[in-house]
Amino acid sequence: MLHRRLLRLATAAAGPVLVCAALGLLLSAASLAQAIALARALGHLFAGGDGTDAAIGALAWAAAFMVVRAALLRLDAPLRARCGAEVRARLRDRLVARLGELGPAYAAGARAGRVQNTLVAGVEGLDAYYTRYLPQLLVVATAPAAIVGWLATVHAPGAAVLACAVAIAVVVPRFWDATLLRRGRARWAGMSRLSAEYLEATQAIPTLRVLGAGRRVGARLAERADRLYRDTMAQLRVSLVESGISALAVHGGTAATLAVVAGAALNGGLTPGDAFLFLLCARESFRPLTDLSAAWHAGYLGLTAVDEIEDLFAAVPAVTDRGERRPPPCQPPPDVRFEGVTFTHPGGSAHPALDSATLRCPPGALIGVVGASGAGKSTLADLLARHHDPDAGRVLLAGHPLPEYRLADLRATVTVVHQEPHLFHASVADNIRLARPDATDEQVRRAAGLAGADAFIGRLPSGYRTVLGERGSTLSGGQRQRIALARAFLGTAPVLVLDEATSHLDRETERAVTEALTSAPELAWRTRLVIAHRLDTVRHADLIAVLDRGRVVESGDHEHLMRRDGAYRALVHRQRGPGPSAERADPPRPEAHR
Ligand SMILES: Nc1ncnc2c1ncn2[C@@H]1O[C@H](COP(=O)(O)OP(=O)(O)OP(=O)(O)O)[C@@H](O)[C@H]1O
Repeated sequence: MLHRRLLRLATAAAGPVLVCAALGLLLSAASLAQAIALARALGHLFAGGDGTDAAIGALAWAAAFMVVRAALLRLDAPLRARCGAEVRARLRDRLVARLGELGPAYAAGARAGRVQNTLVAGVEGLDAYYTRYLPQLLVVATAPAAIVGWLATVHAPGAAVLACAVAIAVVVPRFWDATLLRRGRARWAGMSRLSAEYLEATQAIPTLRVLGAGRRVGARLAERADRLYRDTMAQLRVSLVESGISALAVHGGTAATLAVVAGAALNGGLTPGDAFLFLLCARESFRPLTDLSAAWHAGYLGLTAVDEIEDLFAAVPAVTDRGERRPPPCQPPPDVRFEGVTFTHPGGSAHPALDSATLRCPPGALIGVVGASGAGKSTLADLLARHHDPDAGRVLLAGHPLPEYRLADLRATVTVVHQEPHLFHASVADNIRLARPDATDEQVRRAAGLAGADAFIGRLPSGYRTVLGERGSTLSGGQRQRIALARAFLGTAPVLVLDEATSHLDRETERAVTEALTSAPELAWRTRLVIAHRLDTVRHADLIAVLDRGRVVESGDHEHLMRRDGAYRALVHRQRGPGPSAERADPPRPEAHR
């Protein structure tokens, strides 16, 4: 139960642990004082004669300690609850900060349900470990030894028997710990797996329905839930054996101590008062152990969750944050360069996602990136946001390699809008204000207007105050993309990357967004990298780069590339069909984009 990682984490909760331990010790001291006063009262009553007054005095003391103990007990639950809340908040802060450090590279490999289970149930379990088990362990380490030591000054043989009984009650149940822990870990792993699968199935209900796979997935979940039930029962059986042995040691130890003490009292080696002292204090020396046993069961969930928490802390972030360079100035906006960049996603295919890719985005230019699916376009965006570092080559911002900047500064400089943006269960306005919480209503409207979102937001039940469903589930794909674009347009990052960010928009809206990108004063000054499948989206870019299997195979503006019989022209023909009619169908070129 004294896990290295849990003890290291205890530094985050040292205050609450010590407060709970101090309360536990005070409770033990009050119980012991009450027991001693009661034993003295019984001793005086047993002695009879003029001991009655002394017995009344001792009873008064016992009553006083009882009141103190009751007051401490009254304090116990709220204090532990408050300490527990503090422990949970501190641990979750640390875990969430850790998840932030690990970034999207970790999230891509982890199952959301498992992480959620660790953050919710795991932390709940650790709360009991820190506010009940560890403090009680400190009480067990001090109180029984102190009581037995003191009793040894009264009657050494009786104290020796009591010491043996306490040792047995502490040590013997520990033989079951390993088994219990093994079963607990199996149960926790099952619970995490089940959480992950339930979360996935809940999110996939529409897909499961249309594919008629609901029953099959439901049966698999039921089978997993049944296995979890069986694991829980197996664990409970071992746990009951362990509790039984603890109880046996406590009661057997008390009986053995009393037998020795009663024998001594009958032989005249011990006064009745001292015999009562043993009777009541033996109980008090075992009380911390029985409390520890109860705390063990409460805190043990945390112990079984510790593996996943440990995994989280042991995971190595995909990138380090050691840069110290000042962020690049916004005006003029920084240029971006990819120099011979090679990168293979961890666990991805053997072929690198980017293979000696070289590309320059001059300050304030609009660069289009096109290529077939899987060509490596999004990987460019990932590397520019520094979710990963290249295996070879460099990505430079304003002439300096990205690792020279602090991650926070880099992320304030480069904004990426993804194809499937994440919207929060919050109002439309709050979603748009994510990167710039102090933006005025007017600025929010303007950004939404540039993203082609103002009109549809106006038709929502409460306009900009409409609260969205989780992950924007109450909006269409195109509406979600428009809100994400508005969010990025409202921000002030001088480098803007749109990674298929307009793919769900109808052509007309997409054209309006493209035009805003080239002509709106809020956007046209920035260095813009637009990744697109639809070639119309990037047709007016200052430079278009064509990616093919991780390599930049061609670059130039639209006219230049169309004059060559290369990859770009092949893409154009594949997308629209050959012939001059396709060319005529293109929109007039906006004047301001240059
Ligand atoms: N997280 C990942 N783990 C492993 N491999 C990945 C990961 N992300 C991308 N890849 C691989 O890297 C290669 C390039 O992917 P990338 O997403 O950059 O292509 P893309 O050009 O953006 O494709 P699309 O147009 O379909 O979005 C692909 O072979 C893909 O399988």
